[in-house]
Amino acid sequence: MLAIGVGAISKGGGVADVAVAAAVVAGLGILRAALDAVGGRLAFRAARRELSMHRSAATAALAQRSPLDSGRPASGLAASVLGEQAEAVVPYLTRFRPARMKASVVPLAVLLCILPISWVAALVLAFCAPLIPIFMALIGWRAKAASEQQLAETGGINAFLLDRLRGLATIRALDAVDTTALRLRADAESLRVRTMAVLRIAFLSSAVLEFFAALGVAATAVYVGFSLLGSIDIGTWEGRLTLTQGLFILLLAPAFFEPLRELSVVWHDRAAGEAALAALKELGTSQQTILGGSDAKPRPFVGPALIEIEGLVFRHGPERKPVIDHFDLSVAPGEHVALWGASGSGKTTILSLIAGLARHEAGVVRIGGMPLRDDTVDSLRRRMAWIGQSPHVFAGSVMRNVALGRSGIDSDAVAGALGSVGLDRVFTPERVAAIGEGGLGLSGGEAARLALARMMVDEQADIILADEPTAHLDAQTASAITDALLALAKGRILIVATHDPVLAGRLDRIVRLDTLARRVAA
Ligand SMILES: Nc1ncnc2c1ncn2[C@@H]1O[C@H](COP(=O)(O)OP(=O)(O)OP(=O)(O)O)[C@@H](O)[C@H]1O
Repeated sequence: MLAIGVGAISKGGGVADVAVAAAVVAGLGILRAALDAVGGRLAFRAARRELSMHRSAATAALAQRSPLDSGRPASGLAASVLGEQAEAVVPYLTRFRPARMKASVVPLAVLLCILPISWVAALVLAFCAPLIPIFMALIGWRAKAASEQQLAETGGINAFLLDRLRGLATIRALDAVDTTALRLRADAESLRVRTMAVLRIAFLSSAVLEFFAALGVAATAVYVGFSLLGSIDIGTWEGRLTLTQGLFILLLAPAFFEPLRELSVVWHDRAAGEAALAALKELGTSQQTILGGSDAKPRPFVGPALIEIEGLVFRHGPERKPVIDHFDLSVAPGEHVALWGASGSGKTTILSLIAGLARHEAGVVRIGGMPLRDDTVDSLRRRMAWIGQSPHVFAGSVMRNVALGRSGIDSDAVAGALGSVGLDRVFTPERVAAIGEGGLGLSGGEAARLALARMMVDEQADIILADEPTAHLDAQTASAITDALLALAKGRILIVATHDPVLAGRLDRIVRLDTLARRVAA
């Protein structure tokens, strides 16, 4: 419309001719701005929705990874990928994807508008355009690799930092503060180098695009200029180029390169976004997953708790020797059993397999007559309670630490459980909110009692799996924990992995794990 307006002026047209063209240009400009604003908002909302979907899928997949999977990502790395790096997906979806679509449609449309007027102008633009994506793709490969290295470096430094912060007391005690600080400085320097590499590539891709875009517009302008001056009269389908046609081509030439320029501005979003999506996917990629999590409807578990294990085989990887090799065990309802064996004989592994925290290779685990499978494990797990070797104590109130968000557990139940394990003297009303991160402020024995209180409030559980509940405790505290555990386990199945002869001696039966054949000896 601008070209038509200017053409009309050059032919001595009146104000009315120019006014119509100006009004249409203004109207289209306003419409474009409004559509851009609405489109941007919609794209942002859709991108946030998609990011939430990716995050929850990655979190769910991460939760499905077995605790026996030694390839589980460090907590700091997982937190960094899920929290910080995943945000790179939003610019990728809101800026790069629309820009890529624009870059594949708009130049073609511009070319189709110019072609009927001048085939030479169309040819010049069509020649310059492919050079841009070719060079951008070449640079893009480097950008993606650099971006992935930067993400890995960020995740690594986060994991290192979190790990060392957790172990600060140990680092201080071993006088390793300087070494740790040096390593952190080296990591930070390496991250700086990788970030600069990504930025360098981003600047390079912009420079390449600007160069070819300027070349294309300049070549078109030279052709149009000489045509209008009458020095060139080829390139049109008929006659010579008019002022309106020449102006039309000149105004459209930058619009031809505009989407490609936009694409180059957001080019590094692609590298960061794709690297973040790959990192999210990687979080949940594991060979060792826990049972369950399938879409199958959980089958209710109604039978009496009776555990039968036949021919159980488990190994940590296809190339590794079995840790558990044809293991058999039968535990009657209400029976208390100690799993006894040398360190590394597979006690924790057996407890994990009973709880479905890893997939066994062969054999069967039946609980109440129901085989442990993906579709049964959820309801079977509801009847189990677990005390790990080092129960995690969360920073926060005792109430929340004991209830753990489970429904139907009120403060009376928590107070009752604390009383039963002898913690009511520790958690007086004045000390109630004093638990720090990782159980800071609690002794080892108090943390073990807290773990017992967590089980005690779960009345559904009639199978208790305990992994060395008295480890690292003095004889007196161990004896108190044993008393509390046995009182809690009355009438329920209790399977304890232990090295503690006093605890094992107080149970109904000791199952010895033969480290050579991994068979039950007694
Ligand atoms: N994630 C893992 N990846 C590879 N091997 C593992 C993994 N976890 C344990 N193992 C190996 O499996 C074997 C059994 O380990 P498990 O923890 O079950 O033994 P345990 O009898 O409970 O030992 P402890 O009494 O010292 O706790 C050990 O040889 C151990 O090295």
